[in-house]
Amino acid sequence: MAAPQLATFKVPDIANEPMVTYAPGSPERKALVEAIREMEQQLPFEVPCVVNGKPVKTGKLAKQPMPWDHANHLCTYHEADEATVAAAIDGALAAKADWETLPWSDRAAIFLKAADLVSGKYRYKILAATMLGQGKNAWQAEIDAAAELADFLRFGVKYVEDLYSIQPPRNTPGSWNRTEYRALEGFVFAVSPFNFTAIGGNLVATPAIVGNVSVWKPSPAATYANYLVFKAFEEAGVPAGVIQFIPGPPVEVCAQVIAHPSFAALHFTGSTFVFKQLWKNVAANIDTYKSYPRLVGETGGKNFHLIHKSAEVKNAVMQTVRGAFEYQGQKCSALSRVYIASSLWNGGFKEQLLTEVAKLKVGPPQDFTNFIGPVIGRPAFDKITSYIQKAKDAGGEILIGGSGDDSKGYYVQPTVILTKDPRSVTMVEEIFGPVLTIYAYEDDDFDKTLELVDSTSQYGLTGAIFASERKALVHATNKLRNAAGNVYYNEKCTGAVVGQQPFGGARASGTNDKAGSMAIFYRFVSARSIKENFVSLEDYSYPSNLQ
Ligand SMILES: NC(=O)c1ccc[n+]([C@@H]2O[C@H](COP(=O)([O-])OP(=O)(O)OC[C@H]3O[C@@H](n4cnc5c(N)ncnc54)[C@H](O)[C@@H]3O)[C@@H](O)[C@H]2O)c1
Ligand SMILES: N[C@@H](CCC=O)C(=O)O
Repeated sequence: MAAPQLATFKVPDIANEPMVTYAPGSPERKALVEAIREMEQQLPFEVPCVVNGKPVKTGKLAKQPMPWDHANHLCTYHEADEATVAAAIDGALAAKADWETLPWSDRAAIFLKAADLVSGKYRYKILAATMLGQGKNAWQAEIDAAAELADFLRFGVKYVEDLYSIQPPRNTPGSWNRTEYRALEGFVFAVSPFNFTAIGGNLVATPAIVGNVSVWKPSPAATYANYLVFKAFEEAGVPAGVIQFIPGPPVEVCAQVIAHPSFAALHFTGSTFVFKQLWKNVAANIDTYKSYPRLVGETGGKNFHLIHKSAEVKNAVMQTVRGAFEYQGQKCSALSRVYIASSLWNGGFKEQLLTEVAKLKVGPPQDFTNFIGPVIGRPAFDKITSYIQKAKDAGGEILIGGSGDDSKGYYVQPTVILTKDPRSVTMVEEIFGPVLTIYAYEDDDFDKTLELVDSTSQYGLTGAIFASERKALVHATNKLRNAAGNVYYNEKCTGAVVGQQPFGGARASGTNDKAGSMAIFYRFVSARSIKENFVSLEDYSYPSNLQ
């Protein structure tokens, strides 16, 4: 029998996790350096699958190499085999009834505690794993693995409190209407990307906060950091079986999980290609399922800066450098195409941009002075350098960068390409690396350029408009209504903050369910309307039936 609920509890006030700076001499820098040193001494780690709270060592081993030192690996992990995947699903379904009937305040408390663990006890360890394993520098690791993850959890709890309080506005006399936000019938399948440790945590926490159970397949390239997040969730009190951790061969694991009759939702973040593939798998299995599965996916982008002739040059330059090159351009939101008024391009923007890009220091993440680290792995390195070649072949002018060095780590120099063809390949396709293509338009062609921005790529994730003329901002905003799910004015197109800019794009960029907002929780509940009658019926007939 569920515990009695003897009050309407309110969750504590929520604020964004304060971000520390890691400036030289700061205590946080010292703590992080120490955590990295310890991790380097102890690696490689061994990561099991975790099913029903128990480690499962399948003996089928895979490695997570370190992108800045690819001869060595951060961890060896046990890949889930068919029996492990089946046990994970069965165990999750068995854990469901207790989890969804746990009083809401207890579920909330578990995730508030998880937030404190990831931003406290586990902070530097998870940051160190994100730096060594995914090649982020200290600041990029901080805004992801500490701040965004804690924010997802705390704001998630607050949004669900608000969601649960949304009740039917009317009751006819003698009755009471209620809405209950049931967890989905079945289990949720979370498939997470390499580039944000926080996203892995959020893909399982969001459904769990509203009472779902999930099976989590992390990215092979983020296994260790995501395992630490999983451990923090366990320590916070997420019961065994509620989140099953099953790294494994992506195609096989996904095919098996998606074919299960109790598959109730996919919570995916990654490339557009893979999301579409999984969607097709779901469609092929549609007759198998008990319910129509919810498909929630945030995917690729081809994000833009549109710089109007009235923009302030220095700000646009600095925002462009950050937007394009932070985390080596490996954010879904990363800037990769710039449309700039010729008068600004020739009037200082070009020189300032190239001067700043030339200063960007490239190297391993443990050296805090490096702005740019390695790209995630061999396929990424090959893909990015081949795009640079394609741009050259198409007549693009490499203004700076253009080379790579994969001898020890996978380094690509920050690259700026000038194109005369606004529909050339690097203006169109997602590259996911430190490569920026510029198209300078005639100042008077602003309208034509808006049309180009809108129609050049299949994506609709992020974009920024730089202008000091309000009329230009308003006009561009209207014309580009569907070109980006997150739009910024005079600010780079990356860096959305939970609780401030709910995140997600449409078109080929995803289902736009807005991670970090109340909206996403609707996708993981199936509401039940309850009407209770207080007044007994004396006669079935209506006045209209009377003679
Ligand atoms: N829109 C967003 O919020 C957002 C956020 C982060 C990343 N992304 C996108 O993610 C991509 C980068 O991440 P990634 O390289 O990890 O993406 P990815 O698509 O290669 O991998 C994502 C997940 O899918 C799995 N996977 C890969 N191939 C698969 C297959 N054939 N079948 C089944 N599963 C498969 C991976 O193991 C991983 O867990 C970029 O396209 C980026 O734009 C989007
Ligand atoms: N939400 C992050 C991007 C996440 C995708 O990789 C941003 O806004 O920069």
